[in-house]
Amino acid sequence: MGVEFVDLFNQWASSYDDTVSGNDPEYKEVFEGYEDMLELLAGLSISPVMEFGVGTANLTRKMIRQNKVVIGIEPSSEMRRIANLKCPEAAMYDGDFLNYPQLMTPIQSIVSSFAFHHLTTSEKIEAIQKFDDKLESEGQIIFIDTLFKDEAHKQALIKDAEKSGHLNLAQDLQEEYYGYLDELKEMFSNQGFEVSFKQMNKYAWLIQAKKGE
Ligand SMILES: C[S@@+](CC[C@H](N)C(=O)[O-])C[C@H]1O[C@@H](n2cnc3c(N)ncnc32)[C@H](O)[C@@H]1O
Repeated sequence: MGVEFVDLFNQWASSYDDTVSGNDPEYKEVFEGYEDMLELLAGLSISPVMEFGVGTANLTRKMIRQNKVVIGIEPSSEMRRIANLKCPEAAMYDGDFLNYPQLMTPIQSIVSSFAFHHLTTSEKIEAIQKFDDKLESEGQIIFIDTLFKDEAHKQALIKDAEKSGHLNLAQDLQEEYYGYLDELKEMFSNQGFEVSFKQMNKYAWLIQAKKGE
């Protein structure tokens, strides 16, 4: 469930860090300011943190350097292998947004970068319900991900990508489950979270959802 992209991530793992550092022209704008965005997210997180879709542990490492306890969840074995090499201090587990080991650690922050869009709408709703159960009172969900302001914005971004010859990106924007701002706002609000959004680059947004007392 929600892990249909894992084969792709196993293959992408060895060159993933090249892509996020801007070396892939198709995805340069998607990852524009990547390190700064992750640094901001890391700084907002409160320990102990649970991180989903850790990839090659770029965000994980930043939180560990801030002396935070991080429990990482990642479904791709190749991504996990690299993450363990780059960040042996974090506890990494096989799992995904919906299925993961139930640990006793009280979680203050649930974080994720560039991964929540792998879930369909109903899976996102289910994941948010589970996060609510998992988080301590006043805990926070803090995500960075591509999202669309609305349908017109989605179509404009797809057209833009096509015009630039970025056909893989255009296909991703069409086929992956990037959320719409209002839809995500409703999902978090319905679960009782106070949510805010901040645009970080042409594609990526910071999503902060705070649980009540
Ligand atoms: C674009 S990468 C982002 C990696 C890292 N968080 C970063 O910011 O560079 C997406 C990651 O999400 C993982 N992923 C895919 N489906 C997932 C799911 N259903 N639950 C959790 N993680 C998932 C992938 O294996 C991959 O490591």
